[in-house]
Amino acid sequence: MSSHLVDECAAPPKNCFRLVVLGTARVGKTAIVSRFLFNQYDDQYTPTIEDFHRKMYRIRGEVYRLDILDTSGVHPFPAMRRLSFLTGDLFILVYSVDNYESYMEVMRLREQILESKASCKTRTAAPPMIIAGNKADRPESEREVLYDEVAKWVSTVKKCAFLETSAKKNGNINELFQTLFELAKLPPEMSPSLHRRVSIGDQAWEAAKKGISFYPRGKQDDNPLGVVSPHARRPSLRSDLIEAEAKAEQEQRRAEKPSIPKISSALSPYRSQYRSCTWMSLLRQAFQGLVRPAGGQVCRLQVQHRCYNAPAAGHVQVDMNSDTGVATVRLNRPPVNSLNLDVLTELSIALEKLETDRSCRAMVLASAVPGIFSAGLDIMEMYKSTPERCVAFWRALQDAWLNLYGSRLITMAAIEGHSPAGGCLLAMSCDYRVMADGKFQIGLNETRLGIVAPFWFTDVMLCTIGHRETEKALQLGAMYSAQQALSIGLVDKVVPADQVMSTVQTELKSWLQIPDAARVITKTSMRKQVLDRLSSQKEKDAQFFADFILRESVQKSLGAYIASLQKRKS
Ligand SMILES: CC/C=C\CCC/C=C/C(=O)SCCNC(=O)CCNC(=O)[C@H](O)C(C)(C)COP(=O)(O)OP(=O)(O)OC[C@H]1O[C@@H](n2cnc3c(N)ncnc32)[C@H](O)[C@@H]1OP(=O)(O)O
Repeated sequence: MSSHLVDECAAPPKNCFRLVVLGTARVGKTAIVSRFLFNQYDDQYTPTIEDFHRKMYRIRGEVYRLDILDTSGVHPFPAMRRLSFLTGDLFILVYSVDNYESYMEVMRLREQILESKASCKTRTAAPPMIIAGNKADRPESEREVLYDEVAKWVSTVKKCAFLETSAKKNGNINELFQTLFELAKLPPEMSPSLHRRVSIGDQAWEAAKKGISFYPRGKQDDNPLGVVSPHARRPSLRSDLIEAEAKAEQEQRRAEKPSIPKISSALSPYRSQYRSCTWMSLLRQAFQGLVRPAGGQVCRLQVQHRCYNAPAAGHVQVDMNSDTGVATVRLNRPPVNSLNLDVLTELSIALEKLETDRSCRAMVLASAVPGIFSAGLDIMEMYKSTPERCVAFWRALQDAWLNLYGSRLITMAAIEGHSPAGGCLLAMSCDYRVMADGKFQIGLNETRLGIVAPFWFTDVMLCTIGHRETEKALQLGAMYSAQQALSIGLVDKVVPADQVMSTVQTELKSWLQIPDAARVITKTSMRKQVLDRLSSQKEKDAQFFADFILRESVQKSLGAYIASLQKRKS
């Protein structure tokens, strides 16, 4: 029987839910999911990158769908993690009772989920969550997290419950899900003990799939049923869009806010640029091939080796040449490739995917928009925004930059157009820069906008052109022609515009001759200090950005700068 048929038994959008399981590595997230789905426990530890499961239910005549995202406990994939926050309807946050740090991470995760949800103006309510203190079977002498401490904390937070569990001994696993489903107002029968587990060939399930009647003729079987899809894969982008749209419409109706613009136009990034709906385009990115089915019940993340091209609406196009091991990443957000939350998230994901692709050795960062590399950060993300949105935006920038600057790949910037501010940062963060000769300019011009280049922008420039030039460049907000940039070492080569790409390819040949391991160790040791400086204070930096950018005086400067851009145009 073809396994995809399980999906033909479609659940209406209102009955589709995504459960996200989060927590640090080795706390037992996968073990909990495995107990829930298959009542199995595997003593072997295999780190998870991201697993996707689907369980379908037939309960009181209705079909329900539960998608489960079992996330990575380590954080080399921050964009994927943030997307899991945004797309989750309900959450299990897991810590291990013998590891206090893992409990601290649970508290941080809860905050981050709430902040992510708050940054999406269409979804502000706290999602249902349950905290699982796993490995409760461990001897008391190994315990680092006291039950009472967690219970006390959880009693102060909204829509949150807490249980200690043991995936190994099957302790409280059923109760964990039951409590969560109760909190989320989902049918209690979704809990393992309250439905009959069936397989796809089951007669009752087959009947349901055909849509005629769930009950085999002549037999009254009203037991709730649950079936795990053996080859579950993330839904297509299109079906997710449709589903999320339907769900949001429903939420909106429930909230009875008729003054809000029609949700269908507001939600679709294909049809509207409505700002409050960025979460929808983040959702879209979440399904651009992040996870591919790998057979069996578990879908380990696999990386496509040939082409990562995003759909037409994607802001970041990736072409992977498997023969050469060189990927070309093109920014594609006309008119000027300004970097908003969506672009930065897409860029992060693209970089994360390439990073994990063993066949990829080098990456060329370029633009799909003629005459522009990138106009830097989208000024509209910084103007008249909210603190939550500012923090989310800044985190996305931090992640994209950490991925690029810290990449193991050979990275080359093909600068075929203007490259101010954030555009210059991206270019400087590559290992080598080739710029088109002519009218185009590059530089960190922040002071001209009445803003200050953050310390990590400054660090990168210092590493590129040295202290004296950086001091001048930053104070003046200097924009350099290609030739000037070459003379101060801001770019490595200047060629006619139509030769930028071929020059990059030629240069790459010599870089590719160097053994990767030696080159990567060298690169990492050179960049570590700068990377660590931001990594160690990401949250503080994000908060500082939000506070600074929303100051009245800074907003006034930004407003004047936007007006000057418009005036210059007219
Ligand atoms: C504690 C730390 C605090 C703060 C740190 C913040 C760090 C900030 C980093 C940044 O990156 S800030 C962004 C700086 N970028 C700029 O100053 C670039 C401004 N743009 C230009 O100079 C030009 O647009 C150009 C890039 C040279 C391209 O010129 P061109 O003539 O080709 O296009 P035009 O000017 O007509 O622009 C088309 C269109 O795009 C809008 N635009 C341009 N840049 C941006 C931008 N960065 N963000 C948002 N929108 C931008 C421009 O207004 C036009 O819009 P319109 O068609 O609606 O008029």
